[in-house]
Amino acid sequence: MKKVLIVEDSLPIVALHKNIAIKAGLEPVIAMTFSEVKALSSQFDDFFCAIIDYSLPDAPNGEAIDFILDAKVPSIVMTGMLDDNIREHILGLPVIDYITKESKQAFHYLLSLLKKLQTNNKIKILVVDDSGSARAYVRGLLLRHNFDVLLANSGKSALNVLKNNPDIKLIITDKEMPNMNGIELCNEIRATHTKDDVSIIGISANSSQSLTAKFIKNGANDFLQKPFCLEEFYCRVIQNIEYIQSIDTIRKQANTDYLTDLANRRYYFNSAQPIMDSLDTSTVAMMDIDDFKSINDNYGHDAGDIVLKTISSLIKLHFEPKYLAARLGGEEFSIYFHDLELEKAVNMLENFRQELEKTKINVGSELISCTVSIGVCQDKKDKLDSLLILADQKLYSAKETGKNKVVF
Ligand SMILES: Nc1nc2c(ncn2[C@@H]2O[C@H](COP(=O)(O)OP(=O)(O)OP(=O)(O)O)[C@@H](O)[C@H]2O)c(=O)[nH]1
Repeated sequence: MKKVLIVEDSLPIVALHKNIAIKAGLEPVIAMTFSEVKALSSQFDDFFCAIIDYSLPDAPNGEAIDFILDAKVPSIVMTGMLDDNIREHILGLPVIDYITKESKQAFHYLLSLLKKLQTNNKIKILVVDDSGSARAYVRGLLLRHNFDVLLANSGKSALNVLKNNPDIKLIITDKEMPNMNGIELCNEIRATHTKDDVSIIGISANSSQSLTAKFIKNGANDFLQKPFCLEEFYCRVIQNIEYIQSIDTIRKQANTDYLTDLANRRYYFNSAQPIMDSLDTSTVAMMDIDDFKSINDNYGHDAGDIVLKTISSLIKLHFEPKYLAARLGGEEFSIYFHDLELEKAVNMLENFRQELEKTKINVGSELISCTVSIGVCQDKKDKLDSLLILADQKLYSAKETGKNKVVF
């Protein structure tokens, strides 16, 4: 478990912070005075981050912050004071964030920040600017929040980086750049990526009021005027990332079967049909669990669910990510093999069938085994529906002739 250093002199707030740290999956270590902070300095390398109260009895003017930042521990500053000068001073330091203990909301924000700091390294952000120092500055700000930062010094290079990193979630682009400016870059990006795929924040030192609208009309999600306030920068970055993540979650929920995490029928049809349209022949398999009703009847519905999940995990292991597998509904699955000869698909399915037959599934009260029947066919049909009907006929024949077999 990663450790978080909590520097706070108020007992009720220490309790609150401890709770928040644990909720965020971190191990809290407490220092209630500057002396205690100093005593912990030999352990500073072990801390993932620190939450520091601005004012302590033996360090009333933020001395603990400077001490901890000097040791390069990423730090979040919490304060009860709303003094603008202090705020400006702290924001000038390389802190992760500055939170005023004004309301309950501040503690919700802290929890969310601690959680994000542990996962932001999986989020790619591309910074586009022709000025090396401007790129380095924005990169430094994003690294404080642990983001995975990519850089591009021109619009053309940005498009290349995006092509090689389709999982980029946010692009922060300067407006004034030679050859392709930030607005032109937005247009180029939007030709291939929607506002729901990747978020764009435009930045410019130009104070023209129409620039915000221009950026947004050309596909940007947001705009920042240089020089920007750090708090606003982080708020906008976080908000834009959260937007893309919400869309990703909604998409995943709409495309995935809740119980098994396999693709659902809708995603299967939407994804396989366009591939099928581009191919002369396709191979498809229909799979159905044998005597599944008796598993439910003998061991209960929960046991049936465990069997469905186990079979789905095995399907993923054998066929994904190369081929498309889905739970079409109930105890029925399908696999779409693009570009694979019938014989090879049958071999893969036969291997799967044999492994499942040998697998012991723990359904709580005991270990059980189960089998599947599979129908597979290769044809030149235009519609996936028609191909599935043919595979279903083979499946029917597998059921009629004893089950636990692949028929093609
Ligand atoms: N536990 C569980 N059972 C489900 C789910 N969806 C469908 N079923 C059950 O799947 C069973 C399907 O039964 P049948 O259509 O009679 O098929 P079968 O018993 O597998 O018989 P054969 O196909 O002939 O081998 C029914 O008992 C359904 O209630 C589910 O999500 N969870």
